[in-house]
Amino acid sequence: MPVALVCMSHSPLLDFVEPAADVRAAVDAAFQQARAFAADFDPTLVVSFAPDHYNGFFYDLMPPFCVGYEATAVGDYGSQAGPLRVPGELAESLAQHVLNQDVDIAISRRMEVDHGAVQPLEILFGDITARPVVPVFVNGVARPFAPMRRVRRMGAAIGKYLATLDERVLVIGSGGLSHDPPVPQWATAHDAQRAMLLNGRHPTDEARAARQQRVIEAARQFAAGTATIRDLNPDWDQRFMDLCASGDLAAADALTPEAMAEEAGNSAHEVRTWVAAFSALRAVGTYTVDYRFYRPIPEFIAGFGLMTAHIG
Ligand SMILES: O=C(O)/C=C/c1cccc(O)c1O
Ligand SMILES: [Fe+2]
Repeated sequence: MPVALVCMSHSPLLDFVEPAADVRAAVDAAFQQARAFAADFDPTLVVSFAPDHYNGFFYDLMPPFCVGYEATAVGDYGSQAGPLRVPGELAESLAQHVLNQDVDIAISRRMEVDHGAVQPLEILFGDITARPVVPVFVNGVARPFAPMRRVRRMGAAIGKYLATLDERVLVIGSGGLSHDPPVPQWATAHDAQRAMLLNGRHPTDEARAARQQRVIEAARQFAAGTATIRDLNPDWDQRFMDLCASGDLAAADALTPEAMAEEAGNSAHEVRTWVAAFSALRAVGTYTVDYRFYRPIPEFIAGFGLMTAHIG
């Protein structure tokens, strides 16, 4: 029944583009805080709300939310590859409970996850198989996006289910905050990009390397001030983290996809994972934020935030 939360930005650029030494030290210290929080809480179960970046979910079938009954990490950007340790029966029960609460959610018996789901697990636990994990995909990259109120309801439905379990559950929200990495958008993609967005599963090593190199190059240019991607928005990020800390998650309903993209970039939609995770925690009880970190880090193309919270 105890439930705690870690929400954190992710960036596949962590090991590829080096920020100033003080920024790196601050990020490492934040990771250490989160690691200690997770170790102290010692979860028996992790529920991971994470987006995907056209590695596991494509436009041939793009659900707003999906529970993985089994899941494998693809190993993009050098992240750990291989199967997650998913408690299949519990994942099935979770999905049924969510549906029973009139919230639609897809399921996958062969989910593939990328750095979005894997990076927090590696940072918190050192290995993606260290703890049993139920992965919950929350679309934060591919339009159309579920309204925030539905993200909230989905998170709350999962939280209500978690409250019935005899487990110590850590909910993770991975992604955001303001950022606009060069992930193609369907509306502006050329033919080859559209083919990838439609069904780009299992690219060749060369294709994956080329895609990643483009993003790494964009990060270097962004840090140098020569990239054309949208700026980070620290004010927007701090306001969003204030909202999460307040417990008034219904305030997130005012965040429309159009305004989010305009103010915080095309990948700010990933904060849906935070809204889901905080809503799950709120459904269990009132919560207190223990730790909060934020830095805008162009080298990582990320408004980089991290929060931990516990019930009470
Ligand atoms: O999938 C990619 O190629 C890039 C993803 C990315 C880049 C920068 C920050 C992030 O949070 C990302 O997910
Ligand atoms: Fe991302």
